[in-house]
Amino acid sequence: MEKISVAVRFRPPAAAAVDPSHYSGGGGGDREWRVDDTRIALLHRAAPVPGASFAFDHVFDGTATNARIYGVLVRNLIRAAVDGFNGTAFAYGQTSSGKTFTMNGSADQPGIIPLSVRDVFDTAREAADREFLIRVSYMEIYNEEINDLLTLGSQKLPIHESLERGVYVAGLREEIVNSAEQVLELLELGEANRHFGETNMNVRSSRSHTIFRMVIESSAKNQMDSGDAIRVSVLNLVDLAGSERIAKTGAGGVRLKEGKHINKSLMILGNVINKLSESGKQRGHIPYRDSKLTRILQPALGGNAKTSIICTAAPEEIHVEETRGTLQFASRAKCVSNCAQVNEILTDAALLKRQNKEIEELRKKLQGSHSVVLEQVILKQRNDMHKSELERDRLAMELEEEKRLREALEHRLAEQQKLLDDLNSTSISPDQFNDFIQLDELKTPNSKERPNGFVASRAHYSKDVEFSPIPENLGTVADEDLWMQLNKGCITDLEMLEMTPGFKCSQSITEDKTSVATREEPIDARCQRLEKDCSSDRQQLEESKAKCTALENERDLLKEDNSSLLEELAMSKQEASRLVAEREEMLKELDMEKSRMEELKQEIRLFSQAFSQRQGQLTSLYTKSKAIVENCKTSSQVSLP
Ligand SMILES: Nc1ncnc2c1ncn2[C@@H]1O[C@H](COP(=O)(O)OP(=O)(O)OP(=O)(O)O)[C@@H](O)[C@H]1O
Repeated sequence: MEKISVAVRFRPPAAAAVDPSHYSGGGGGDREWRVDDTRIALLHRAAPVPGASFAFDHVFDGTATNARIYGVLVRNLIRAAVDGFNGTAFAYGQTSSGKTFTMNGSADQPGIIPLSVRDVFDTAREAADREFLIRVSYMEIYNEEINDLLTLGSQKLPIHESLERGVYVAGLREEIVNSAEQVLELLELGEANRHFGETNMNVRSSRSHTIFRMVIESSAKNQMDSGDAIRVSVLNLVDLAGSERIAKTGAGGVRLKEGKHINKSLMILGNVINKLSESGKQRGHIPYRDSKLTRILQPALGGNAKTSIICTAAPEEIHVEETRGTLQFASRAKCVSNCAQVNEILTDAALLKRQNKEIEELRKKLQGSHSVVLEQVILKQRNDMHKSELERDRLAMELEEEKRLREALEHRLAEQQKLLDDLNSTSISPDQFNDFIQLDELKTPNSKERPNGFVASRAHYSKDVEFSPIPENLGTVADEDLWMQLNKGCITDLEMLEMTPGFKCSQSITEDKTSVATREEPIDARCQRLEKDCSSDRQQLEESKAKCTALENERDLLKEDNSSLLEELAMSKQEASRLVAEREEMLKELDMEKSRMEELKQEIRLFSQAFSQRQGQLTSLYTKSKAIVENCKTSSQVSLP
């Protein structure tokens, strides 16, 4: 969306141009307009009048030239028109405010129209890669009827509307032109046919609205680049008739009728601008169809065009109210937005070519982007899954190992605990325990198992091997019975016994160093050691348990990961198959579209044939009717006396 460009131009105060008696108050009355850069304010005896201050993008005083106005307001419009945008420039203002001077100019100061014509050709020449076809037409709306200014006698042309051409004036001559000079000649011709009339306000007052139109068609020289697209833009350069007060113009008769039509159509233009300047919801119906002017200018007013309006104003005090009206119109117009876009026309072949290209691009995109991306996603997910499976296996192995370790530790701990329990349940003194261990070592293979059946104890027995109380002939066999025989049934302390010298008790007391060490370790120390072992084992067990729990947690997490990955993979697969189905569907649709296009093309061909046949018939009918009319005319003339 882009706002309409609006500028205000004050013409120099009229002195001798018209009868000065009609400017009662002249230029130097109580009220005057002050132009200050982009602001205009009405002053009454040098004091600002409330509600009569305006601001615009561009304000020009009486010293501004047409060339400057063209440069500021119209040049870009012309360049855009050559590039394919519709463009409209028009002058609006009361009678004698300088509209025609602005649009047509004078001999020494060419106006917007001649400057535009030259610029169109210059710009087209600069676009070396394009070929141009330019057509011009020139029409006027006089008393709400359209006349062709390039064809004498071509009057009251109708307005038609079609889907392809939009609103158009049927039967309007369109001249193909090759140079600015050719256009200026045609303009001269049109000017000669235009309705002017003398009023009290203007010796050469425009009595009609004129629309000079250039249709600019262009196509790329290298057709392959643009897909055969043809750009067609319409440039309207409009010189409106000026609003007038009948009392001031002193109009009567024909002038009065003209004035009424002019005022009415300008009022409708004002209504259209008012409506367009309102925000969307309040806007409602736009009365384009209420006048031929607004109907023809519809694209320029809130439609597909770039538009510039030059509001011309008279500085004299006598025109204060009209100037205020013009400035109010300008203020509203600057709120109107248009939506201009390049107009491209595609031939059937170009349309087909472009659609094929689009289909190909779509196909590539579908095949390329979606499936490749999906495949990559699936591959990545598979890799992730594989990695997590490996990790899971590794963790499972670690867990197994840890469990095995824990079992071994538990087993060891249980054994140690048992040993401790055994030790605790034994109610003997540490010394007795030592001796018990020593005697236990002395047991022969024949000795009976008698728990706690302890008969005698003797400390340091093994150290006094030379003085064993057991006779030599008894060999290495010793038991309690024999012991009892020897001691005649007396249980005695072995410390009291007399030792027998020279006796060797060799085999049974052969010891390894370890057992000696063990035997030598006091029971307290051993207990402590065992407890210590036990507690360190317990600690290890706790650690192992904690590790096990951590590993189990990790395994659970991995399991979760794995299942979510599996879910994702399933979803991706689903998505992939959905996309594939969608793609198939689209390809089918595209094929159908193609065949529909072929059918349409065929229909167009048939229609064109029928149309040209019908046209031929109509032309011959017309020629025949014309001949009949001519014959009738001649015969009636002949029969007249
Ligand atoms: N900027 C200007 N510089 C010099 N003369 C100007 C300027 N503007 C207008 N004039 C002169 O003022 C007179 C009236 O101007 P013009 O005919 O252009 O008014 P208009 O708005 O087209 O009037 P109408 O609506 O009656 O056709 C002309 O003689 C014109 O030469």
